[in-house]
Amino acid sequence: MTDGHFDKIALIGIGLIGSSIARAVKLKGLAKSVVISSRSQETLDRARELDLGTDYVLDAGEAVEGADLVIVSVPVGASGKVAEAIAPHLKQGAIVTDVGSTKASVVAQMLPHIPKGVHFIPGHPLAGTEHSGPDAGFAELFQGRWCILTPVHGTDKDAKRKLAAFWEALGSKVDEMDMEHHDKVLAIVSHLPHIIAYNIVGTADDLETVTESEVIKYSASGFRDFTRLAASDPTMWRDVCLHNKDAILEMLARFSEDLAYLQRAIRWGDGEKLFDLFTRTRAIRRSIIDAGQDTSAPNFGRPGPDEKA
Ligand SMILES: NC(=O)c1ccc[n+]([C@@H]2O[C@H](COP(=O)([O-])OP(=O)(O)OC[C@H]3O[C@@H](n4cnc5c(N)ncnc54)[C@H](O)[C@@H]3O)[C@@H](O)[C@H]2O)c1
Ligand SMILES: O=C(O)C(=O)C[C@]1(C(=O)O)C=C[C@@H](O)C=C1
Repeated sequence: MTDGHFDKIALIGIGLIGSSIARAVKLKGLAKSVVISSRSQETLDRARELDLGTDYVLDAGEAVEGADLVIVSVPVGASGKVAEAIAPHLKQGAIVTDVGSTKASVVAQMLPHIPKGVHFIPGHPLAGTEHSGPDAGFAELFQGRWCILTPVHGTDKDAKRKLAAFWEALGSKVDEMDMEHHDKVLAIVSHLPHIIAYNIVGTADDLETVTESEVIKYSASGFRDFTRLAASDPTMWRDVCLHNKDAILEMLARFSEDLAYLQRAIRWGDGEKLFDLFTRTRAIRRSIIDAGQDTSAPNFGRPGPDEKA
C-alpha cells in the first residue's frame, strides 16, 4: 500500500463526515474497497443510491471484517457501543480511528474495547458544516483544513504515519494534540460558538412573546451569519456538550466573565474600553481570514476600500 492508500476501508456511520470521506476516497482512489455501515436501512439505501462505496452492510461487525482502516463517524456518545460491536471482528494490524468532535470521552469509551494488535488512533477533522446525512458530504470538505490526531500512549509510529498520510491524501494538514488539550481548544473555537448560536436564537424567539412582535422576521444578514451554527444537528451537539462538559463549562465561565466586563463598559458608557476591545477582536478575526482558515466567505471581514486596515 502506498502512502494514504488502503486495500479495504470500513466507514461506520455515513453522515456529513463519513460521506465526505467516502467521496474523497473514491475521487482520489485511496482504497480498493470501501464498506459502508449504518444502523439505519434508509441511510444505507441512500448511500448505495449515491454510490458512496463498494459494499453496504447494516452490521458494523460485518463491515470491519478484513478492513485495514476503520473510521467511526457517529455521534460521540455512540462511539463506545460501536467499538464494542466491531472489536471481535477487527483483524490484527488494522487501524481504527474516529472523527469525533471530542477526544477524551471517545478514548475512554473506545479504548477498552480495542483488541491487542489493533491500532487505535483517535482523530478529528476540523472541517464540517451545519448539514447532516449522506447527501450533505462533499469530497473537498477536508481540503486545506486541519485534522488533529490524539494518539494514546504506546501508539505504533508506522500506523500513525499511515493514518496521517491518509488524511493528507484527503487534503488535510495533520497535527497531533494531547486529548485533554484538544478538548479545551475545541471548547472555545467550536463548542462554545455553537452553544452561543443556539442560545441567541432561543433568546430572540422568546423575545417575540415578550415584545409581542416579530423579531426573527426582521433579522438581517448579521443574525443569519452569526446563527448559521444553530442549524447544526441536535444529536451531535447534545453529545458534544455532554462529552466535553468540563472544558465547555470552564470556557463558558471565562466567556461570562468577559461578557460581564463588556456589559459594565456599556452600562458605564466607557466608549474607550468598547472601542479598544472591538479593534483588537476585529484584528483577530481578520487574521483568521488571512491565515486562510475561513473559506465560507473569502472576502468577509476584509477592510473595504474606504476602511482603515
Ligand atoms: N458536523 C460537523 O461539522 C463535524 C465536523 C467534524 C467532526 N464531526 C464529528 O463527526 C461525527 C459524525 O458527525 P456527522 O456530522 O457526520 O453526523 P451525521 O448526523 O451527518 O451522521 C451521523 C451518522 O451516524 C449514524 N448514527 C447516529 N447515531 C448512531 C448510533 N447511535 N449508532 C450508530 N450510528 C449512529 C447516522 O446514521 C449517520 O450515519 C460526530 O462525532 C461529530 O462530532 C462533525
Ligand atoms: O463549519 C461548521 O458548520 C462546523 O460546525 C464545523 C465544526 C466547527 O468549526 O465548529 C464543527 C464541529 C467540528 O467538530 C469541527 C468543525
